[in-house]
Amino acid sequence: MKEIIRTEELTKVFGKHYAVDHVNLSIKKGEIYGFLGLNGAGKTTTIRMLLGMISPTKGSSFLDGKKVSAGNTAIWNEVGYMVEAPHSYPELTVEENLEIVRKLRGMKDRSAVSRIIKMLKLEIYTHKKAKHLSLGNAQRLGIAKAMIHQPKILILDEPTNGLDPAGIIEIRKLLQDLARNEAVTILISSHQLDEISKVATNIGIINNGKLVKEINSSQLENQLRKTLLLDGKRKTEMISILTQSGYQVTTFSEENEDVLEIRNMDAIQHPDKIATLLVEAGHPPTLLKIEKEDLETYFLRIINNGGGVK
Ligand SMILES: Nc1ncnc2c1ncn2[C@@H]1O[C@H](COP(=O)(O)OP(=O)(O)OP(=O)(O)O)[C@@H](O)[C@H]1O
Repeated sequence: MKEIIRTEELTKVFGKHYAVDHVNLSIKKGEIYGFLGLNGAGKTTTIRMLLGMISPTKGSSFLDGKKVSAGNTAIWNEVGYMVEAPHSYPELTVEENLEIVRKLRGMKDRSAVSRIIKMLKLEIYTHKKAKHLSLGNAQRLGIAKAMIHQPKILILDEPTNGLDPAGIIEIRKLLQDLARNEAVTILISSHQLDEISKVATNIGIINNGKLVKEINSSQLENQLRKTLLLDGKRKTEMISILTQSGYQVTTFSEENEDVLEIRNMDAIQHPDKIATLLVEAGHPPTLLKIEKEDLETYFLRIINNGGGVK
């Protein structure tokens, strides 16, 4: 599949601080790339460089094979973007704001405005001034402005900020439809893995300016750590029986109560073996459950490990 977004050793240093540190991205046609990081991780700075809004200290970016640089305007008809808060003219209506973008983009087709209003479900706000829009609808207007010219590349910085759950689902469907049916390549930044994992085909995690992990979202499930939690009346005896059988047991505090935890794959795949072992030794478990790490815990673990999955 053709590579549409590429960065090579992309780096931005502010003073002595590496906001973006030698980042290599390779995003293929029709992918939805979730660019994930905590506040200050370097997402917006990367996106600004990708869009040629600021120049890199080192490295370069390419959009559809063309190098991004201040003088290279050839690519802009192919790219739609929304970076940080969507700014619109507050005194102008939704329609007027979009009409300005249409003209600035030199688009002749006047129906583009009504088409995008419909697509983003902004019809009832057509004549409403931008300053009177809710945060979520202002965000929709921002996305509409980014997409009015039907770009082949869409770069959105935290596009679901301020949207309610129904709005988030709508935007998710819209992005999926664009990627699947129109082969639009989408880069979308976020700080929420659970949300991004629902829409992205690929995920890159950035921390302290470094790309610490890249994962295909279908592999994500397998990366989540599973543990077997156990409880019983005589924990010390249980630990000794399990340890003698080769299991590594640790104590784990859950809701102020200590429970036992086993991470061995054998125990996770066959919890019945553990139950039998303990019952036969006269210490039946009162709790035996497999717990799967949630996405946010996984995200924080990756960040704290600097990318290596342990
Ligand atoms: N113009 C600037 N001058 C100095 N430091 C900057 C500048 N822009 C960004 N930074 C710093 O670079 C780092 C990365 O910031 P960036 O805005 O890219 O992070 P982010 O991942 O987009 O975070 P957020 O989710 O909060 O928007 C931060 O430490 C930030 O303070």
